[in-house]
Amino acid sequence: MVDYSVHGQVAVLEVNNPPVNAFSHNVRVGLDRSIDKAIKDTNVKAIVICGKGRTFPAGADIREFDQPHKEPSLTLVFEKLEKTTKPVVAAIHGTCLGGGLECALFCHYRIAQKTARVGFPEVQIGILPGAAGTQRLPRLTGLHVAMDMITSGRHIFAPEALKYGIIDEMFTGDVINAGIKFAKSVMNKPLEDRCLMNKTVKDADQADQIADEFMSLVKRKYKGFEAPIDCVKAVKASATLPYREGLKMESRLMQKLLLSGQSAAQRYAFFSERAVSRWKMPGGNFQTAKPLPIKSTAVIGAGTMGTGIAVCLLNAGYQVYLLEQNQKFLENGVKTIRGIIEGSVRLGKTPMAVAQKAATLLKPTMKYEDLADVDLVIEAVYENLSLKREIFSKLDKLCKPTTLLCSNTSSLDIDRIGTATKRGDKVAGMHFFAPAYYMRLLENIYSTQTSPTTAATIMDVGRKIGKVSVLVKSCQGFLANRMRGPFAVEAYFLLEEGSTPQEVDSVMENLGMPMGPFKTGDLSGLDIGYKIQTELAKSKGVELSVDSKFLMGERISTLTRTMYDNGRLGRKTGKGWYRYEKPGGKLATPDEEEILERLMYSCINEGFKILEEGVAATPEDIDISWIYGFSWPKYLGGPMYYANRIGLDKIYQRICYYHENFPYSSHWIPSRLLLKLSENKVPMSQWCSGTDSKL
Ligand SMILES: CC/C=C\CC(=O)SCCNC(=O)CCNC(=O)[C@H](O)C(C)(C)COP(=O)(O)OP(=O)(O)OC[C@H]1O[C@@H](n2cnc3c(N)ncnc32)[C@H](O)[C@@H]1OP(=O)(O)O
Repeated sequence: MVDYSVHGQVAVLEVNNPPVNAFSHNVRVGLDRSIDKAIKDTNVKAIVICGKGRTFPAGADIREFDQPHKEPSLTLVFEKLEKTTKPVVAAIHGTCLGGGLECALFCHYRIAQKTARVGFPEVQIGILPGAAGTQRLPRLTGLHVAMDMITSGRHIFAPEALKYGIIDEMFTGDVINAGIKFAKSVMNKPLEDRCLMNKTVKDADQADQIADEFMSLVKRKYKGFEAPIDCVKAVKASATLPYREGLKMESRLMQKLLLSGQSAAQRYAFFSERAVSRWKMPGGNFQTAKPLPIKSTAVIGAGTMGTGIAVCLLNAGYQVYLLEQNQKFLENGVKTIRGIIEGSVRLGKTPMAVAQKAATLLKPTMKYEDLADVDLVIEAVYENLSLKREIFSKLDKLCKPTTLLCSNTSSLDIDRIGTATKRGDKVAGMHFFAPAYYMRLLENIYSTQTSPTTAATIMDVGRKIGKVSVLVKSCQGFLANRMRGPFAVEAYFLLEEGSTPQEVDSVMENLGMPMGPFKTGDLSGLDIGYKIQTELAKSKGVELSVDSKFLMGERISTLTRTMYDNGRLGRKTGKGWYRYEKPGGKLATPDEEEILERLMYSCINEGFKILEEGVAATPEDIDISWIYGFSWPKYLGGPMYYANRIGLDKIYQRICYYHENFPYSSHWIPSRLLLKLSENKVPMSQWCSGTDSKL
């Protein structure tokens, strides 16, 4: 588990526990013995610790967290390193994470290959760096950097680690040779100053301020998660408590987190994320089927999904033909793609070099013929089976025989798309989630015809574009939307039964989802739900109307149809279940303006008709009736007075707008009196009581 060798006066302790050299119990025992051996050996003057194979130890063995603890603990082993009078060098390559980085922080020196990454990802499995990481990192980097690294769990590359002082030097070439060379250069230097436990935290005087800043950040960014909060507390303790007291605090918080249900759930998610890559389907699996090489790709449709998918492919270095039928749509699509990539560069998420390369890889086109030689096509037009079949049939005829043809459908039967071609084995679904450039999930779907090679290829593409890919069999809604179906439908039923979108969303958001079903619907576009429902009904030979309450004996809600008919498609139109600051905006607010207008302007219109017909003689009659009959607030003077304050012009225009949109509600037929008053800009003084109306 730890290979021990001596090179001249340097002992090399090479952790050998593939695949990631995790500190399992056997490794801890092996390392403990090897350290003792090196300390006892009088010929040994320096020690190098490194990892065999692909990486420096990537942390504690997460699988052991569910088992009873077995001594020695990591801290116990690591403390021997710091105490020895022989310099200890951590020679890092690959990923030096969690317990691995803690091990390095107990060493007197750290050197790393330029491509190596270091980090404390514990927060992502619901714990904290519990082998002194929260106390030692701040002593090297200061609180700010340590808080950032520990609460985010992000990995940093060696050059950044060098900047923060986490490593002392970068090296190229062989790890053991570099370690030995460095160890020889520090062999006789004093070690007192190299022991982190002797150091103080440089920005300790700002501990309160930095901790407050991170506490509010993590509460906002990782709402509902316990570990980031405890990470902030533990790191702060490095500055406010003596080293040993800080360790006790770290240990208490670690125990609490380990016992929490959150950590167990997050560890389950960690292994599940890896388990889904071990896919299987009739006729093959991840071991038997080999992916085809993919270089050139095409995306059909430059809408929200198509552009998002194109961004994923471009960022991963694939050539992308973006096809649209219409020049304006194509130009808009290219603009959107550039905007997304530029935004990501500004946020530091995409390196400039990647963005520059992406620009050269994008090939906008309106000609299907340009797709003849691509290796993979992803069609992302709207959800319409006939349209998709038409496109696939066309692609089948003009693409080279090896091209894989995939549909970014969220619900349509892949078999029925595949039968539009003569290459059903090369047809599959690749269902991206909106926004495609951001959401991690890729649902890959095989039909009865899809070959394991095609499945292997799209799973491989998914991995290369940074998605977590699952492979599922084609069925109505596949996995995600099939399960999401009852969730969404029940949300609509709740609305029909009296809940508001905000109420439903906040229940789910309080549970921990970043967005409730209605905000998510607005984000995806409400036309999608409507089209899926219509297509589904059609496939069953049923034509739905707004009045439909049942489909094949099942209760349904046609609320999305109502939203669609009213142009409330979600964020993209600036209004859906919520209102947004602009089309494409993100700030969801209940559409108070429309609520107010529809309730008040409709009855103000009725008020003018009442005046017009002489039912009431004056606007005061109406206003007083409201004040004393309906408790209308006196400070607003009554609805007719209120209308005058807003301006009869505006009221009239909005009433016309609603009349156009709701032609079947006669209360929106504009009052003739209102039209005359607004056209002639008659002040209220001339149409209220005691005046002789000239109209
Ligand atoms: C007192 C407590 C002190 C310290 C606490 C800790 O150290 S907690 C652990 C901190 N470390 C991590 O969280 C690292 C987790 N691992 C990763 O992020 C990645 O695995 C890594 C190292 C970046 C490598 O990624 P890569 O994509 O190359 O491989 P993959 O993720 O598929 O992993 C390969 C298999 O190794 C298993 N594995 C990875 N890390 C651990 C681990 N720390 N413990 C146990 N097993 C680990 C992983 O599950 C894969 O196996 P599989 O059978 O496919 O599930």
